[in-house]
Order: sequence, then C-alpha cells, then structure tokens
Amino acid sequence: MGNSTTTTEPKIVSGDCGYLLEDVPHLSDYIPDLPTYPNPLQDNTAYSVVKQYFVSVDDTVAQKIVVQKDSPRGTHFRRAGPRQKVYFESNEVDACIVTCGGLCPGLNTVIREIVCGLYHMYGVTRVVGIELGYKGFYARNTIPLTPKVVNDIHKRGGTILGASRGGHDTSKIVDSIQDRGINQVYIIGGDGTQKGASVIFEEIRRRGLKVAVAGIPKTIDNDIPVIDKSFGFDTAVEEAQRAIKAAHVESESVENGIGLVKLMGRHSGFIAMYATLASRDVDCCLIPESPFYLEGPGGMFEYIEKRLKENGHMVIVVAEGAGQEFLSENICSIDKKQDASGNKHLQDVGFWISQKIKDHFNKHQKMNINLKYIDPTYMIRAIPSNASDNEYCTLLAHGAIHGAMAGYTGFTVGPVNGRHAYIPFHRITERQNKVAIMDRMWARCLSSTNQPSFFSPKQLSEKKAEEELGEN
Ligand SMILES: Nc1ncnc2c1ncn2[C@@H]1O[C@H](COP(=O)(O)OP(=O)(O)O)[C@@H](O)[C@H]1O
Ligand SMILES: O=P(O)(O)OC[C@H]1O[C@](O)(COP(=O)(O)O)[C@@H](O)[C@@H]1O
Ligand SMILES: [Mg+2]
Repeated sequence: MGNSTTTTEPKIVSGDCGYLLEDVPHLSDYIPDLPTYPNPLQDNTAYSVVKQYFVSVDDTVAQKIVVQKDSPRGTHFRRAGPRQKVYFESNEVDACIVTCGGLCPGLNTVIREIVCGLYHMYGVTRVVGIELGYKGFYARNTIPLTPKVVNDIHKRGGTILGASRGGHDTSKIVDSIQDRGINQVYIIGGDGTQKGASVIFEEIRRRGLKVAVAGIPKTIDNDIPVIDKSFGFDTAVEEAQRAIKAAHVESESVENGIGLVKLMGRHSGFIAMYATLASRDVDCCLIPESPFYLEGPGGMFEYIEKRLKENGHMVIVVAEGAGQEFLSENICSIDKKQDASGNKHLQDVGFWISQKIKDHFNKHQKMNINLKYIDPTYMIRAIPSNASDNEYCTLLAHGAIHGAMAGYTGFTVGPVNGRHAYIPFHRITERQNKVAIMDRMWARCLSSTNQPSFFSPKQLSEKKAEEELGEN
C-alpha cells in the first residue's frame, strides 16, 4: 500500500466544566482564504419553510448522556446538518461514491440518497460511482449517477456499484481522484474502509487538494464504535428471524429436536444477541465475546440434555465468530489464511458444534437427538433494507452531503445518542464495538434463553475488570 506517513493531529477543543469537542478536519485548516457561498437550500421551496433549518456552527452532540450532578460534561462531536455557508458552489462539485467491504442491506439506499440529495438540495449534477470498491478508482471506469439512474435501486439488495476487499493503494486512489477532478468523495464501508478513507484523507491534505472526504459507516456486524447502530443491522436481525423460526418448527416437530442456526458476526455477537432476544424461541445463544465449553458440569452438553428432557426440543443460535478457539485447536487443516483485506477466515463453528453434539449423544447413547443445522449466512445481508433502515440511510446520506458541502472532511457521519454527528476517523477505527457481556442487554439475553453463563464467579470478576479497563 502506498500510504502517506503523516497523520493529522486530533482537533480537540476544551470548554467549561470538562467539556471536550473532538472536532473533525475542515478544508480551511490547510487551504487558506477559501471563499464561502450562501447555502442554496435557503431558496429551496421544500426546505425554506423549516423554522430553523440550518444547524448552528456551535452545535455539538454529547457522547455520554447519562450523567450525574457533578459529572464533567465530557466528549462531544460536531452536530451534522446543513450550514448557512457552504464551501462549494453547486456547479463546482464533482462527487464520487464508492462502496467497499462486505454487503449490507441499505447500500443502494445510501447511494440513491447521496445522488438525489446532492442533486435536489444542492443542485449538484456531476456524481459518479466507482465500481467494485477501492481498486475501482484506478482499475475501472466510473459510472455516471443521476436521480433517474438511481431512482429504483433502494428496492434491490447489494450495491449497484459492486464492492470488494483489498486493493487499497492510497497513491493510486488519490492520483485518480486528482486526475478525474473529483472534489467530494463519499466512502461507504466498515472499519477497514474507514481506515482506508482516513489515509486517503491524509494524502489529499498532504497534497493540499480542495477535496472533501466523507465516510458513511456500513456493516451488518454492528461493530463500529461511537455510533448508535449501523444501517442494515435491523434488516439483518429481522431476516434472521426466518431462519430461527424454521429451526424452531423443525425442532419441535420431532423427538428431541435441536435446531441450530449460525448467524454472521465475525468479532461481535450483536446479530445473534438481538435475533435471539427478538425471537424468544431461542434456548442458547453463543457469541464471540462470551466463551463457552461443551463437556462437564455447567457445559453445553449438560444444558442440552436438561433442556431436551424438560421441553423435548431446543433452538441454538451461534454467531460465526464464537468458539473459534476450539476450532483452531481441534481441526488439523487450520486455514489460517486471510481475505484480501487482512480479515481472518473463520472456521464453520455451526458445522463443528453440530458434529460435537451428535457425537456426544451418539457415543453416550444418552438419547436419540435429531439435529437440523441452518446456515442462512449471506441471506441476511443480501436483501434490500427495511423501512426503518431506509429512513436511517437517508439521514446518513444527507448528513454526509451537508458536511462535505460545508467544507468538513476526514469524518464519518453517524447517530450518537439519536443525533447525527461528524466523528473523526480515528474514533471510528481505533477499536471495534463488541457486546459488553457485563451489560444489561446480554443479561436480558441470558435471562430470555435461561442458558448457563459458562463463567465461574472468579472468571466473572476478571471479565468485569477487563471490560471496565476497556471503557476507560
Ligand atoms: N488498514 C487499512 N488501511 C487502508 N485500507 C484498508 C485497511 N483495512 C482495510 N482497508 C481497505 O478497506 C476495504 C474494505 O475493508 P474490509 O475489511 O474488507 O471491509 P469493511 O470496510 O467492511 O470492514 C478494502 O478495500 C481494504 O483494502
Ligand atoms: O463477504 P465475505 O468476504 O464472505 O465476508 C463475510 C463477512 O462479512 C461480514 O458480513 C461483515 O463484514 P464487513 O462489515 O467487515 O464487510 C461478516 O459478518 C462476515 O464474517
Ligand atoms: Mg470489517
């Protein structure tokens, strides 16, 4: 990768009573005397009726909203939204959109809303799509995008632009941006993509280009920190219900039936946890954050036997990243390979656990079990987004457009406690969001399934200390 070496210092502004603003870069930070223009939205018939449409330049969004009387005011992010003054004239803008990483419901909606938002709100007519992710910048032609071209795309799953892993070459990408005269870059993708966007921004700044770089966070795993939730997540959880329902029907229709469903979630078990909570038919949910074991007292086998004796059937949901430590130990042909982006390939925990359960009950001839393994992996992410995700995607797209037009750059847009904000890239990429197993949500999940926690009291207190350390 041809990455630049310098990185922009975080822009931290402090105020009274422990107030901190973690601000995002602005084009005027490195280009002096940039002209500004009145925001064309003020003459837009749809928007000019709103009483206070423009966001005050001083508005910020608090990261922590549960506070006590003496708490410091804490970290804030710049509020997203349209500004009175913009740094681009409408006919000056040449925008591009790229989608990277794995698929996620709502990608097409975000693309549609960026194109239509730029066109209808700011009168921008030149928008192109970059094909097949980052490498498309230097290996493919662009696709012209107009409101007409994108009109119906939100009804389709996937991304009309295509996506890819790997292929991030910073110099080649920025050369292509420069050669094509692009001055607004909209980058839709997960943690890897946002890391890539951050280095693109650094290189653009180093070259002193008037190019705004806006990131829109995407991943069905919901593992992006700071933001409330990533788009497509709700749709994926909803779709997962169909697999869980099937597992339930199959298991309750036979003697000692076990329905096992594997759901996506590489490092975080959000999909599995929320799908379990939503369904109420699940008896055990296994996620990467919470270790489990099979044999012996308090283990999975003991629980399965108990549950089958009590209820005659059971449903298990397992996140794909759960129990990987057993698989690398036990499977001799360990596939250590990574994908093109450097993400480790995972072993099939669903298949492994199915075999283990079958072997255990066959070997000990304890009971004749009837196990059905359902793996809906790609089905939950290759679908169009549901209504609430569509609405969410629109707000993300608009937030990104308003930010870029206002001259902000090097930011990811997303809701923080329900208010959309501009978040510096490093805050999004420095860690992954994980299910906190000491939090109430995981406790709710455990209480809905009634499964064992698989922790001894000593392990529990160690885990608590670990999570507290991670929060600070
Ligand atoms: N550390 C990094 N620096 C620059 N580019 C990266 C980095 N990590 C990933 N990328 C690029 O981001 C794109 C998407 O990353 P990937 O991990 O596959 O998906 P996601 O963005 O959904 O996490 C790929 O093209 C990859 O090359
Ligand atoms: O698309 P691939 O390469 O098969 O990867 C599958 C992975 O993509 C995901 O759906 C999401 O990953 P990203 O958000 O990082 O793209 C994971 O849940 C899953 O492990
Ligand atoms: Mg990722």
